[in-house]
Amino acid sequence: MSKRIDVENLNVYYGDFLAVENINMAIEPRSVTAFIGPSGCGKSTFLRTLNRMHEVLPGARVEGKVLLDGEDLYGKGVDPVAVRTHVGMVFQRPNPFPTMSIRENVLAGVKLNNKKISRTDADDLVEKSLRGANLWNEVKDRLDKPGAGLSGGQQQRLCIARTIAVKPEVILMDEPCSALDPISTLAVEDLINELKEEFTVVIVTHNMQQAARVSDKTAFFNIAGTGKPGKLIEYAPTQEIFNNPSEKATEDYVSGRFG
Ligand SMILES: Nc1ncnc2c1ncn2[C@@H]1O[C@H](COP(=O)(O)OP(=O)(O)OP(=O)(O)O)[C@@H](O)[C@H]1O
Repeated sequence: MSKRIDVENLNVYYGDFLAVENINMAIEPRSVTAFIGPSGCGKSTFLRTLNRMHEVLPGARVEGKVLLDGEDLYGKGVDPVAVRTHVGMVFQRPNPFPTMSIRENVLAGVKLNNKKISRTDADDLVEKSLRGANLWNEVKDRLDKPGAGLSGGQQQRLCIARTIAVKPEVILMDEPCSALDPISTLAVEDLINELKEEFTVVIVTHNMQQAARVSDKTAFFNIAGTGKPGKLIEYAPTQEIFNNPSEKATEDYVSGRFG
């Protein structure tokens, strides 16, 4: 089930360094939102606050709220591990467990959460997750072979299957195609389009065409200079950001004049 995200007055720190300042943003369920902006403006940092991955670094902390269907992920007594089952994450480099089989890779997250599951239910879940990740037909005859034996694009879709298997409501993707060739990139982009029927998807990308192809809304972030915090400059429907942005900095960035 897809959920909405409301970010309120969020500041994100590494120790004393304010990396991202005062973000307010509403992300609709069943949509794809792209984060774009020059290097160092805090896209990945902000993304990682949406499933409490930021705070795993010593000294890293946030101020403000991130509400998932109205419930604050940073509220008192909220378990960050539980948060990460609701808000899954796919990383830049495909990172399947290399010695595990394809099947075991899909089930890895479910097992980490200590969920007991029968063989039949596991088989169903493996098939459903791999179908959901557009990978089933390519791997159905070699489920017991190692995940490391797949191509980069297949590995990334395997990681997406692993994320889907724990039935999250939100999927965060940090430059999920940056290590992939153009054909695999298209396969993952097609998949992102399908994922939004069931999940809220947020993707960080350096590739403007990709943001334009896959997202419904785009958030442009910027920094005033080194050591300054990243800020959200403009957040609007993707068409508007690319064709008719309100801010000059957005226009300069999307037209390739800086960044
Ligand atoms: N582990 C860390 N410790 C301290 N500062 C960090 C850490 N990670 C990132 N930063 C700083 O936080 C700021 C934002 O970095 P972040 O990686 O979120 O930007 P980004 O927009 O995702 O960049 P890129 O597009 O290059 O990936 C930068 O100034 C960066 O140097």
